[in-house]
Amino acid sequence: MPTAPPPHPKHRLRTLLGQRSIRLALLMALLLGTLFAGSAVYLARLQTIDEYRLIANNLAEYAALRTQRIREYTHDAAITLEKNARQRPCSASNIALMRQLSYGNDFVVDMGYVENDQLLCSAIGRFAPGIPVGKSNAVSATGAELRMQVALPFGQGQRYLISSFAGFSAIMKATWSDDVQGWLPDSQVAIGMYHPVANAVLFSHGPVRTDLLAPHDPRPRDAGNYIVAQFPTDFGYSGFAIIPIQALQQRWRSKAAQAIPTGLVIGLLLAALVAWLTQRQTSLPSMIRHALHDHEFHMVYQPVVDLASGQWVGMEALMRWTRPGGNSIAPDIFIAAAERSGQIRAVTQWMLRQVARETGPLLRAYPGQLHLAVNLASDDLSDAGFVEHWQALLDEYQLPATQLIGEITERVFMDAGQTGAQIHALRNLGVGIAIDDFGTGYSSLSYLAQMEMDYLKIDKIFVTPIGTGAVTANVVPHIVSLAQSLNLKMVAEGVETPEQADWLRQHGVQLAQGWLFARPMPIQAFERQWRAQQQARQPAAATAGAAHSP
Ligand SMILES: Nc1nc2c(ncn2[C@@H]2O[C@H](COP(=O)(O)O[C@H]3[C@@H](O)[C@H](n4cnc5c(=O)[nH]c(N)nc54)O[C@@H]3COP(=O)(O)O)[C@@H](O)[C@H]2O)c(=O)[nH]1
Repeated sequence: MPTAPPPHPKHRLRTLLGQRSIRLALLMALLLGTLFAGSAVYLARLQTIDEYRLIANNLAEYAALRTQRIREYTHDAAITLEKNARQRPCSASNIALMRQLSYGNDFVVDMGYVENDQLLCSAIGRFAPGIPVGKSNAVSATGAELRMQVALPFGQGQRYLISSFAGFSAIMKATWSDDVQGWLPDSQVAIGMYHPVANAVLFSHGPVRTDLLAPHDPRPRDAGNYIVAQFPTDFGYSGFAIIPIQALQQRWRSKAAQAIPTGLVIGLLLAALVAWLTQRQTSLPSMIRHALHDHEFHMVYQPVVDLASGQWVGMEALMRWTRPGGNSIAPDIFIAAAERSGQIRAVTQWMLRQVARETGPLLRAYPGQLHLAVNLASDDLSDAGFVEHWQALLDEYQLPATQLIGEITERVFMDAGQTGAQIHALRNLGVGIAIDDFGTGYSSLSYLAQMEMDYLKIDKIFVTPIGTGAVTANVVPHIVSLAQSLNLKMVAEGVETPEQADWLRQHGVQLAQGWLFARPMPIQAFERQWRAQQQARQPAAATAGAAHSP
């Protein structure tokens, strides 16, 4: 009979599931957290490099545009000087114009006139002899000459770029001044203008690695520990920017520092999700669903003994669940879980079919001598199709309904209207009804009187104290007299000692089950012992009745 569920197995199972989920969640949190934090650092680095590739590209473009502007200015200035010269390039008026053209300009430091590789005059005045400026490094298609890295006496160690058109020249510092600095994300970044034919740098700012520059490669690229971008112009030079990866480290580290906590939080959330899903997967309702599908349940049968004769007269079908690993889950736990999760109907349906298949031959062979009791839950009886299903099963397995007993618990009384009708219908089929775990639930005498019943099962908690002097032992006589007054047959449960059996017999209890007589066993064992008993009692009849071989 359903006694109060023993706490230990349930507790053990919950603890087992709980610990497993917690361990799994912690492991997942650690793994996912590390994975996300690692990915966050890695992504922060990639993102920073990508960002800096774009910055490099923009800087290279800026260098090209700036040079374009210089080029246009110096070309126009040279034309102006040429027009004004009237065969006298170093005339006073031209020198004055040179002064005017170089004054206030942020990149041209001086204007002058070059002939035979000598600077003959500039905004400063005439030079006699002229200042040598060296051979031109490159000549453009339009005839513009370029002299790079030129040292001039008034330059105080500076190097200059001289761009000349028809000798009229713009003199510029080869290093870009500090105004560029404001544009750069780091002091390690180099920016400038590259002349691919001369393989030389025209202007630059920052530490330039000329070996990293290629003649024409407009794509930003990674060259060892540098990001290099070049922006080609239609006049053949290219603006460039070189960013050492080292310069990014500070930035991506701070990005990673922001990303790590986010990564950890996401990792933890994912771990919680995984743990929740795992918990769901390993939850009892989910396990029961799989157990039904994978045939993990089986039935055992506990003999019901006639106390007067000591003979077996019936059996109670009890369900067992052995998990694939060999662990068992106690019926108190999985039946309660199936009831809570609304799976009890499916469990009962499985149980009824299994029981009909296993016990059908024996019941048919011993009509009127052997009964079978099955446990029903309150949900089963509130299922409108339950009695029809039962009838169909009886027909399919040709089971005599009169040999069957449905054990219902006191909880069924909670919905007396619906269940009363079902109980009535079952009794009409010939099925006997027993009230199980009597005295442990919500029994009310008025319900008991209303319900159509045949048996009352005295729960183990009232049987155990018999003969011990415990106060609860005094309850049994009352249950017995109640059952007698309602004309119910009694089955005592959990009989473990001969003293209990004697007391029950002497007080008019007709039937009993318990370890004193036999523990629940598989149908084959039950049938073997049953036949042996029959043989001992009526050898001839038993031979005739041995219709079912295990
Ligand atoms: N709805 C369904 N409920 C079922 C089904 N199968 C079992 N159950 C219910 O689970 C509860 C526990 O059952 P179980 O662990 O099988 O325990 C039964 C007996 O094995 C046990 N028993 C019998 N004799 C003794 C004894 O001498 N000592 C002792 N300590 N235990 C004994 O008692 C339980 C009897 O069950 P019941 O008669 O049903 O009360 C229990 O509530 C079952 O009802 C199922 O298929 N469907």
